[in-house]
Amino acid sequence: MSDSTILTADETAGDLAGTAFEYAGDHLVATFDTGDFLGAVRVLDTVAPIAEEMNHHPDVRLGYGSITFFVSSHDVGGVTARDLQLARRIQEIAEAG
Ligand SMILES: C[C@H](O)[C@H](O)[C@H]1CNC2=NC(N)=NC(=O)C2=N1
Repeated sequence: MSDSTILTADETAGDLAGTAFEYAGDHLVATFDTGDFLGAVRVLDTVAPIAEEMNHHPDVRLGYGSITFFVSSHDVGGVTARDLQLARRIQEIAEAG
């Protein structure tokens, strides 16, 4: 399976099990409670260098007490293995608090 192969909901279910991420067609989405706005910014501040390192970036919505990540492979317009890899890293960071 290449990094540009678009994956179905069934093909991602195992990787997403136990995470906050849900399959939403052409992207993965997850919202994490962060207590307040600065907590959300801190999560993003930790995710950002990982995304840079992977050269694979989420779209993000920052809120007062939450952060939502939208993860998809923009170059192919869907969910690929790259997105599962990034989602796993985001989950680890968000869980670490
Ligand atoms: C030129 C650069 O490598 C590409 O634009 C990268 C940057 N980050 C990316 N992030 C995501 N989510 N999808 C992409 O296709 C992508 N492409």
